[in-house]
Amino acid sequence: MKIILPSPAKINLSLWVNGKREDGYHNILTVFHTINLFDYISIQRSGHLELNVAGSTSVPAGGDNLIIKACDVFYKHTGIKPKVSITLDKKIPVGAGLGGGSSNAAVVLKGLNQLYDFPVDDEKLVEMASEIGSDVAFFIKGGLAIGCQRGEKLTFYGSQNFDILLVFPNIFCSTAEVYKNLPPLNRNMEIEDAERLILIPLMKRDYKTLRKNMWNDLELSQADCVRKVMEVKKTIEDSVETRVIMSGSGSSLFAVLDKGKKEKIDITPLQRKGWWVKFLSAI
Ligand SMILES: C[C@](O)(CO)[C@H](O)COP(=O)(O)OP(=O)(O)OC[C@H]1O[C@@H](n2ccc(N)nc2=O)[C@H](O)[C@@H]1O
Ligand SMILES: Nc1ncnc2c1ncn2[C@@H]1O[C@H](COP(=O)(O)OP(=O)(O)OP(=O)(O)O)[C@@H](O)[C@H]1O
Repeated sequence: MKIILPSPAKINLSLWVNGKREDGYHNILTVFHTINLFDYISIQRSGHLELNVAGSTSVPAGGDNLIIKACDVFYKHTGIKPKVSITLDKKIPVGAGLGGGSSNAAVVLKGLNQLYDFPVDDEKLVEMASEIGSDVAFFIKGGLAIGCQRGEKLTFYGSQNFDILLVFPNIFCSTAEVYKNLPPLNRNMEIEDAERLILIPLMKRDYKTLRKNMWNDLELSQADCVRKVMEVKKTIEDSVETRVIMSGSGSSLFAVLDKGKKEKIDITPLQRKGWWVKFLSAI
């Protein structure tokens, strides 16, 4: 039996850093939303575990791939050694702040659970996902969610539908590097603040207020890649005359668009720079 699963990307509508933790991670408050940009993952029973990657040369196919890490975590918690052949068709830009690898890991956990007749429930899947990375737990359910602690403690709010302009400027951002080069930050942002600033304007479709309130503390990082992204951000804002912010640890940048706005935006000046430019939607 072969299953083919879509693996969506995400954007961070906001991200505040509340402070550094003893374990070297940062306590953050972030608002996630999945978008209609997908990798495709096929999984079928086989004599042994193998992974083939198509569509990208910058994604490892061995033990460093988050898909293999997901298989290891599945075995650790269920005692079932996955004997599957997995093919990853990579479409999501890598190192782009879009959670591609995290999404793949979550989707493979769900796919293995389905192939092996559901040995664990969703709650256990979220726990297993949190062991793989800070963004992975979000992708077990997706849609609109607020994440706190490392980003793995989640509150889900269904999903909203809005248009975005997404630009990937072909800059690789290492998440660890971006966090390592942050200035000291000690905010006290709570879930209620994210609901007031982001979720309520979003649900009311008050995108003007939403754009005003959106924020990403990782734009303050002095990592080289972020300084380059900030130059790109200025170029995009001048070109499309609307607020743009970096997604996650970058390098992607996006704008939330009013309905009907995308028909009025000429993206050719941005495409001429060799950047990956797409009109997409939240899902
Ligand atoms: C930037 C975001 O993508 C926003 O959604 C996440 O915070 C990062 O999630 P992720 O890519 O799954 O990150 P992980 O693979 O868990 O961690 C990579 C590295 O980023 C840093 N890291 C990550 C998450 C976090 N809350 N604090 C951190 O300091 C740590 O140095 C960690 O070793
Ligand atoms: N299945 C995978 N897909 C993409 N990247 C992977 C995968 N497995 C491991 N990686 C590695 O993870 C790193 C970046 O992954 P990813 O594309 O998720 O970054 P990102 O979009 O910035 O994610 P995030 O928003 O969580 O920081 C790269 O170094 C990449 O080689």
